[in-house]
Amino acid sequence: MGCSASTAKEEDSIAALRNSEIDRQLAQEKKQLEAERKIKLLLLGPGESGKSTILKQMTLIYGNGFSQEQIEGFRSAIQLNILVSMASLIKAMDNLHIPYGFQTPESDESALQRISALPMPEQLIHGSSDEIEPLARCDTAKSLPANAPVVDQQSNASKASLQYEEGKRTHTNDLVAILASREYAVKGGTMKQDGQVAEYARHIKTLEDTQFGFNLEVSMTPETIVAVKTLWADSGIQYCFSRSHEFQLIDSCSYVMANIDRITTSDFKPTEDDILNARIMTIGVHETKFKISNKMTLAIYDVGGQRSERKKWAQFFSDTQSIIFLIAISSYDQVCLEDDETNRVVESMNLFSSICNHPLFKKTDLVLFLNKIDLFEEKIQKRPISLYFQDYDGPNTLQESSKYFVKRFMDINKYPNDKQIYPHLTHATEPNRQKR
Ligand SMILES: Nc1nc2c(ncn2[C@@H]2O[C@H](COP(=O)(O)OP(=O)(O)OP(=O)(O)O)[C@@H](O)[C@H]2O)c(=O)[nH]1
Ligand SMILES: [Mg+2]
Repeated sequence: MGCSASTAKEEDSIAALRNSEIDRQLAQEKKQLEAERKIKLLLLGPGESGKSTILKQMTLIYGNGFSQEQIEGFRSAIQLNILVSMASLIKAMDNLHIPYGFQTPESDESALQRISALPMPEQLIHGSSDEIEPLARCDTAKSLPANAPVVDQQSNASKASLQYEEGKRTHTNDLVAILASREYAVKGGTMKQDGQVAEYARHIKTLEDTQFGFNLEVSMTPETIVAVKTLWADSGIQYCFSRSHEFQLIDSCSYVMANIDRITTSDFKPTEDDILNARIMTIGVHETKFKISNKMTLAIYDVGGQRSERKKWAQFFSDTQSIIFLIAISSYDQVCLEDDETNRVVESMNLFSSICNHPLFKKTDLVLFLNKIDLFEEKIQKRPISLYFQDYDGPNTLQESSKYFVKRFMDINKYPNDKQIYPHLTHATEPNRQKR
């Protein structure tokens, strides 16, 4: 009995072993099958490069659209974008020293005339403001070339500051900025300036909680909407907006301001354009699946691009078949949100290098989207890329300027024999671009 009982036990355990082996094999086969059927695509790139916008485009074109909950999220986000944009502009008015109602002079002569009619503020006489030097040479400023360095060629200290750092703008004699700053000194900042516009700015400031930001339900009143519209129409705010590359302002600002009446109605339903332009910073990594065929699923991973979010990326690196790396090519004249210092395109190049040359991706081809080409085209007319990247000496055309950046990114690839980079110039907010 004892003997037969032990045999039965042995048989049981052998059968159990066999079963678990079969289970293991089945699980492995299933995993393999799933892996074959699932194409994994990572959307990588720094913050605000347009990763989530590309995903939205794909959802509109290839997916089943957005859920009611998602649409509700976009609705709140785009309304919030109005308040956040205006709050950034108001803050920048004080940081850049621009008074409300500032009238941009028509010429350098008229700027100089207006400057000389103003009292010289104390701090400009005794302080260390950057304005002293160009003002001291006001009479000669007119004859200087547009991008002539402000620094005095004779002084050693000034010579040191001539040292070129890629991505840092070379100084220019900006008489308009000087004039604004002098008029600001006379009129006082947001908290002091007289008039309805400054009062509206103070109203917006009271709505923003320093810790929690804006509460839409409390903030979006008829009075607030009038305040934002009046501020946006102000010539000082418009001048400030023209200098938005000097501070942090979301790219959807002009879109939401242009559509403010529609966006703030009580029964507002976001359109496709609204959804593409709504700015929501991504936190974490989000998977979205698209069924390509009965046998194939495309799983797209949209990551948060801010520096603090990048630590979450590596766990998604294995089994990656494809990567789209995005950069905002229009951000060549802007600094990072994270440190207010590093040029955004320089940051993008460093990040691209760490992905492109990552040991896991040694043989993984990359698609490179040089995004926001619409904004890039506008900007290069006003601020040539050579102001920030001095080795560029080509014409200020879209074709040549973008070619320069394409080459800079292509040159980062350390394994050109093992992998390809496929660059594309993109405009992710362009409606239904890929449907055409
Ligand atoms: N004008 C213009 N705006 C764009 C373009 N692509 C994206 N945007 C806008 O840029 C902002 C940032 O885009 P997102 O898609 O949120 O950027 P992201 O890379 O996902 O940013 P993180 O989530 O912070 O990593 C949004 O307001 C978009 O509407 C473009 O090609 N042109
Ligand atoms: Mg995102």
